Amino acid sequence: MNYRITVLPGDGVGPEVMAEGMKVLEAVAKKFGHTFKLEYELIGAVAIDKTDFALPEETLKMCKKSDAVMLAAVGDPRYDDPKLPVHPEDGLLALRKGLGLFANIRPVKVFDELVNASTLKAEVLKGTDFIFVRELTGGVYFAKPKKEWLTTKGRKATDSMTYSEQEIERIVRVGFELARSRKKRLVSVDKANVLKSSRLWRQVAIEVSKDYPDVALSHVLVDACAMQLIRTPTAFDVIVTENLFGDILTDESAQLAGSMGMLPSASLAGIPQSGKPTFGLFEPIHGSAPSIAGKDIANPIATILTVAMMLRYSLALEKEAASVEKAVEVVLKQGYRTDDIMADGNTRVGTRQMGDLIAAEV
Ligand SMILES: NC(=O)c1ccc[n+]([C@@H]2O[C@H](COP(=O)([O-])OP(=O)(O)OC[C@H]3O[C@@H](n4cnc5c(N)ncnc54)[C@H](O)[C@@H]3O)[C@@H](O)[C@H]2O)c1
Ligand SMILES: CC(C)[C@H](C(=O)O)[C@@H](O)C(=O)O
Ligand SMILES: [Mg+2]
Repeated sequence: MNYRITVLPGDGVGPEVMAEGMKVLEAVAKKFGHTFKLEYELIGAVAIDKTDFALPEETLKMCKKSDAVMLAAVGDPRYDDPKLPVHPEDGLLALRKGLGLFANIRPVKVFDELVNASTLKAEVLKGTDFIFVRELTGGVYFAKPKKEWLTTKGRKATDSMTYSEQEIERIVRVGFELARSRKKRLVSVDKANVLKSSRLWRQVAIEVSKDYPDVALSHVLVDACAMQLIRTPTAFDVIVTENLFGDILTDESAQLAGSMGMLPSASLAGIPQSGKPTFGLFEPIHGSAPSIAGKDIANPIATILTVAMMLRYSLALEKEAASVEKAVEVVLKQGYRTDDIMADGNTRVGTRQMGDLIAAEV
């Protein structure tokens, strides 16, 4: 089959890890007889440099015409100054919003081979395999108003957390559907002991649960969740939460998997259904990691696993997705590691070599 993919390498380590992701996609094309037509576009700091916009119109248009979109990372210290009118991250937020991608699926799987790569104890980590469902187009990220102003007593700024019941319902449903296809346990994370928006979140989650009597719903406060994630990560199956909580808790969870360079994600416009394509943007959860950019040391596995998620969710190519995931596992079993996940007895490889090794196993 022929597929059209928009590729957004972005900034920092983005182009390096994306090159390895595309290498692996090419191996999939060869093995399974597909054609992936790749259209490279700008986003983030590289887009601001060339066009003054973090998300040029051309990029959004191309994404809308594609079967799926791959993005590596945005962000550049040159644009960190809060006084600047535009930041690279604005491009990613505008893309998620512009494509209606409200459901961000972030699987957290600890490979047996990597239980010694984390700062946490191997016996705590072994068997960890859960999925975060992060709401992606609401909450404080898209607050209205979102502004800074001057008062007689000094400066003030606001971004308030607002959620409508419709926004909560659609993301909670994604959580229930995923839980139904797994161990049938859904944890809804909120801060209902303090926040009004969380109280509504909890009420709606309970209302939606009536449609899923086969799934056990429980509620955990976000601070307690942060603690439980590192105490007993194996207790979780599917976790659904709002945008900012999900952002924070998934970086924490990356450390369970050994590194930020290990976690993939899918940002979808609907509930994923087995065998049916759901349009999406596929992005590792990590950022542009500027301090390691250009050194051939970034871990490309998050991006390669993200390619697998794209094959599964947007192209409905399950066999192909599984072969990429298997290839990652095989190479980890052989003991090859990038810097971030090195342990005693492993063989250190660079970004490109890791990509070569995985592509060869597809
Ligand atoms: N989705 C995205 O595009 C995205 C996500 C997070 C942060 N950012 C942006 O990236 C920039 C840097 O942010 P940050 O430092 O907070 O987060 P980061 O994820 O870029 O880096 C956090 C830590 O993880 C390491 N790391 C990240 N990716 C890695 C990889 N593939 N292999 C090995 N190590 C890796 C980094 O070296 C650093 O130590 C900022 O501009 C931020 O806004 C973008
Ligand atoms: C870069 C930033 C806008 C983004 C987010 O906060 O969603 C990132 O941290 C992520 O997790 O994808
Ligand atoms: Mg983040």
